[in-house]
Amino acid sequence: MTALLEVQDLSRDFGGVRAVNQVDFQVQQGEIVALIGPNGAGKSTVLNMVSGVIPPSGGEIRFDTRPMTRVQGFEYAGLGITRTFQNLQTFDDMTVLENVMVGMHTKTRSSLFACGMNLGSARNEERKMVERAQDWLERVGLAEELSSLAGSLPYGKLRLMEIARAMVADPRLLLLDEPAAGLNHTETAEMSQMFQDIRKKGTAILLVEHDMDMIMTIADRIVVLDQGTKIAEGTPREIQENPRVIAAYLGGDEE
Ligand SMILES: Nc1ncnc2c1ncn2[C@@H]1O[C@H](COP(=O)(O)OP(=O)(O)OP(=O)(O)O)[C@@H](O)[C@H]1O
Repeated sequence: MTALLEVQDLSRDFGGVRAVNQVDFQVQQGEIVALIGPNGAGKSTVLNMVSGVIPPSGGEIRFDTRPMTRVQGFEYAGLGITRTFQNLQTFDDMTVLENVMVGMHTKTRSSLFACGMNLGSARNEERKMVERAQDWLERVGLAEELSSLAGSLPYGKLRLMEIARAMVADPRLLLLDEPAAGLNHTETAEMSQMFQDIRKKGTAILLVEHDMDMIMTIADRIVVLDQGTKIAEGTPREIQENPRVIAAYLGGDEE
């Protein structure tokens, strides 16, 4: 089977420091893969390269067999890759609905001219966009808040809003950087369930996360990084029993 995402020999240097060193892994369609490792292991750097935020220093990233080297950052959502960020990227003065609709701008077909002239095609498209955003806000449990200003929402709800924004673009691969950071136990459990529902609908997920309960519950496979290098890969059970992982991470002071 051809992998949806194929990462091969991926490296990234910052000045003289090698943050990611020749990392290989794949994500299959509809699979949840977790990237774990101690602080500074290179997890966010990998996610930033896979989402086109920063270019690799070496190696290759292929999405649906297509090399991503020359793809521009703004083209990713249109190709089927969306993401959320470790630090929330929300517009506080816009409503929750408007924040989610920002995630759809790459999917609209109407020209700027048609939108400006308020032509039928653009109005129709706008209506569909609103419906789609409302639908995702309902799915993440924010139906009551869609007219609220994002700035008035508590942290846990803003995280859900970001996921709705990433999902309205109908991605084939959803990238998540520490989605459970700052959430309480109940919120984390609800979010885990939501990711499983998203996966069931065929969207693959690659996530960086420190919450081991979440990882062990939802991940099909786990890739472990330590000091920029992949030290293990396997099912949650295999990773839990891997002595190298236990030494580097699970048995350390991290969790
Ligand atoms: N923009 C940057 N400039 C310089 N060094 C960077 C930059 N981004 C990351 N690094 C360095 O690269 C290494 C990997 O960082 P990265 O943030 O990818 O790790 P991480 O595994 O995501 O850590 P954490 O779990 O703490 O978020 C670290 O040594 C970090 O200091």
